[in-house]
Amino acid sequence: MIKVGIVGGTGYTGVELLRIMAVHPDAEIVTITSRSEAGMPVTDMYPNLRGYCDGLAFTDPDDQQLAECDVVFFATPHGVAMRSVQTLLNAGTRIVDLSADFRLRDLSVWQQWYGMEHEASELAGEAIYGLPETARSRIREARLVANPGCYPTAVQLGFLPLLEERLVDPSRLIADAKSGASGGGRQGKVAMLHGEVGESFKTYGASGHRHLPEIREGLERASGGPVGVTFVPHLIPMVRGIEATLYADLKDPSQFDRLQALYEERFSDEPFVDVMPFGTHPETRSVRGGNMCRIALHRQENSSVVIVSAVIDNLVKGAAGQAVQNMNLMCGLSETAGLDIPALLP
Ligand SMILES: NC(=O)C1=CN([C@@H]2O[C@H](COP(=O)(O)OP(=O)(O)OC[C@H]3O[C@@H](n4cnc5c(N)ncnc54)[C@H](OP(=O)(O)O)[C@@H]3O)[C@@H](O)[C@H]2O)C=CC1
Ligand SMILES: CC(=O)N[C@@H](CCC(=O)OP(=O)(O)O)C(=O)O
Repeated sequence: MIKVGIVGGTGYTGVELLRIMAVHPDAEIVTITSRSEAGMPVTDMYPNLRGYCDGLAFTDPDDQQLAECDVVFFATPHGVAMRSVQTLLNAGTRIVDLSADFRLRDLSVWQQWYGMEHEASELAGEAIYGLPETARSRIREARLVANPGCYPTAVQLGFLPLLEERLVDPSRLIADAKSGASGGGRQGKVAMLHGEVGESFKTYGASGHRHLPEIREGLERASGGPVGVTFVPHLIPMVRGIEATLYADLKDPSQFDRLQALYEERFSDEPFVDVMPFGTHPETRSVRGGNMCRIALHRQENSSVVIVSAVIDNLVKGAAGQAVQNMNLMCGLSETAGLDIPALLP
């Protein structure tokens, strides 16, 4: 069994890691941290895990204890993982960081968007950006994986075939994305209260969100050149889920007819990408609790604009599920281990 540690076990992605690990056949949690709840049995906080995590209690984060794990997940705010990774790597522990500490290649861009000095800049070049659909073989060899952000996962998967095949104008991509409130984490923030989110709908970060540089870097890797992308996130009154509506202009509109086959072929071997029939409307509830990204293509009349709709569960394919997918690859396990669960519907 792979020995797993989770730093930040009381957060939304932390408990999602617990839920997935509870049914993982080849890995077990040996350490789970919380500074505020140290000493509390996990099942006192999460009764849904009674019978799965009995005997496991939160502890204060301790790098020496974490270094006894084979794999450590950081489900912590930005700026935490970077202080511990070197110690853990020295001990031979592999790391999947759910925060953004190692997602960007250009650290001056990272420092600009995250507003702090990077404290492990020497490791930024080693970290592999953990989108398995684009980097599977490198993830298998990695010691340190930067798990992608939730919006960047949906946006990159939706645009990928169009950019890889150079079929669209890369300078005018648009990503109009909506997220449920769990994307904001579990710590109390007024903007995420039910009274603020319920029965309302708004853009935020429209003049610049920190996922913009991450999305741009990922799309540039796919296209092999510069891209111009407009990304506007929205907060919608639900708990889980992201829907990204993507727009791109085909260089040659006569290519439209081959797009559905192109998408089906590109993702045919991907266990967690489902290309739905042309013209259908993927729903966030069709991926709720599961690690799947569902994608569908649309066209209005004879327009040259390709419309792509991509849905994920922000806490699963957008965070904890993708993190476990990465761990499975890093440890030579079946990529789908622990993740082969259908979504909750309705
Ligand atoms: N929510 C989402 O949909 C997604 C989140 N992410 C990223 O994953 C990470 C976790 O997010 P989420 O679960 O939502 O966050 P939460 O705010 O819900 O949880 C954060 C966790 O980190 C712990 N923590 C906070 N500060 C520290 C610290 N300095 N040292 C150690 N532990 C700390 C907290 O516990 P305690 O304070 O008790 O120690 C808590 O368990 C973030 O970086 C987030 O950006 C990525 C994709 C999607
Ligand atoms: C609805 C909501 O607030 N979503 C979060 C993004 C989700 C997330 O946590 O992504 P990172 O790991 O990159 O921080 C936000 O916009 O900040």
